[in-house]
Amino acid sequence: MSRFRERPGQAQCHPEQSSLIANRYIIQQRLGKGSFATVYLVQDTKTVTAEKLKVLKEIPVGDLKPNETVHATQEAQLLSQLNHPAILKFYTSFLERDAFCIITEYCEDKDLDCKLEELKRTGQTLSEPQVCEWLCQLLLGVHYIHQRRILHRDLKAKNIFIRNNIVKIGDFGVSCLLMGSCDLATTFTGTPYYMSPEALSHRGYDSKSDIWSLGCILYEMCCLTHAFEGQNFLAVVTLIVEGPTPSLPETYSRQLNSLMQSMLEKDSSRRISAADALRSRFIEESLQSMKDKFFSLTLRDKSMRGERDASQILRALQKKLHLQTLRERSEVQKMSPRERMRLRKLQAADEKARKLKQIVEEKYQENHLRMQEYKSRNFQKVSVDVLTVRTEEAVNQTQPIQSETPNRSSELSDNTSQNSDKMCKSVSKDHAIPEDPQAAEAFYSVDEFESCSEEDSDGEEDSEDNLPTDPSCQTCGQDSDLEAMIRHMENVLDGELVGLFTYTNPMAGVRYITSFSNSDWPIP
Ligand SMILES: Nc1ncnc2c1ncn2[C@@H]1O[C@H](COP(=O)(O)OP(=O)(O)OP(=O)(O)O)[C@@H](O)[C@H]1O
Repeated sequence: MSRFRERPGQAQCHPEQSSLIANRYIIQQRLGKGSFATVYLVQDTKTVTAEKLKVLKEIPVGDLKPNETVHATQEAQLLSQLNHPAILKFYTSFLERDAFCIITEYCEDKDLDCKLEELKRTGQTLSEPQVCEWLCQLLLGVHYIHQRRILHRDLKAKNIFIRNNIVKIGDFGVSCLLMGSCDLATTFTGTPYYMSPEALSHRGYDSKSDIWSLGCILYEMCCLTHAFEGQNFLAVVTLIVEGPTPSLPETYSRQLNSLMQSMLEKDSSRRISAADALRSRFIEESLQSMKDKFFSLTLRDKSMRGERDASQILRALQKKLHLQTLRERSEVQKMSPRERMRLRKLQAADEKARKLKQIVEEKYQENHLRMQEYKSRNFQKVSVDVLTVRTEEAVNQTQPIQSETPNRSSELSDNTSQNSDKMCKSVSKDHAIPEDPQAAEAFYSVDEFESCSEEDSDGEEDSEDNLPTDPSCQTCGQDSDLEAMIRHMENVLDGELVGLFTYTNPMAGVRYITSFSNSDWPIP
């Protein structure tokens, strides 16, 4: 029976049972139940990344011995070191309420089995480019684990998850972790549809057995039925071990068909490996077109992100400006009515002085231009002496203009004196300001500086609260998947697969996740 319950209001659960799991996860809803585990969508309350929604797999430990539990935890930690866009991210594992819990990435688009079922129901099929895209991703993922000498052992459509059209291999050896071993008896509790002839005939399981399963998945993506279908378990097993290799319908290319058949080669030593499949001309071409597509997607994404960033910066600036204004206003509000009035008068005087200064500057420029114009008009006509006289005349002629400045100055001084008069009057009025704040506010209620009033700031505070938040930034995780996938494709296209044959264990010193027959692994 399940030990965890969904959040109240989201399902039929008891409020007292909804609590924080491992001090950080809140159950949102139950996603389903498989043969080993109950799966929940959880909210991670402690993550600092945008990935708030995760999946919790709850597996009852039953009568696992304590050392077996430790073993499972260690191996789960090993899985958490895998980092590939085509592999479901395994975050952590822990024991809680007698259950072994695994936290993984959440794939909104569910699993491949669901997807194929839906296509079948609606009478649709997958196009060859789509099949090739997913096949390439799966090959990259399988190659990645095989390079690290990790076997999946349970590749099937139900264990392939889809997120933003990227397929992710999940449920890594979970059953093996929990069972302590992955013997044939364990395997027989599951489905035989994807099992290789060598596994079914007790000849061991190696990396090529994973490739067989992948061949079955490829067939299923194209035909929406199992590659080896039978009335009962035995009929399926017989077909796998002795039956003919299936073919794809003619709607799919000859190259795709022959690749699938080389994956479903009954003799595992003649079966293609992930590295060889990735090196084939057909997959190389698919990788290239997928890389181009992903590249333009990331570019588009980047430009969209650029626009989003720009609007975020703009909003932040507006917010800052608004806060600054509010702060200044609150300073003003802290002032006594008299101080406030003085500030207003000073601001008014400043503004007036600024305007007058501008007028003086304009007049000066005007004068200067006239002077220059006059000089250039007369310079060539007169002798040096006359020029002197003329210049004097000119100076005289310009005097009215020049005298405008003094006039303006006098106007300025008039203005200033008027201003200071006003100021004096204001100051005298100052003396009449009531000391009682309320009375003082009434005294200045028809003031020309009403824009500083509290009502205004209240209004703006509202608008600040209403600043829209940008939910799109929560989807940033997707871009890194595409970028990581491009990197992995580039590695393959740049011929870096050669490393597999001169293989050095990249996880040297780390225990292998499952035992494997060494026939498929080159000895360093
Ligand atoms: N990471 C995930 N993201 C989204 N849905 C998931 C995730 N993991 C599991 N699920 C969903 O939870 C349900 C149960 O999954 P689970 O893997 O336990 O069982 P199964 O694959 O259906 O069966 P089996 O245990 O036989 O493999 C499935 O519907 C699956 O699609």
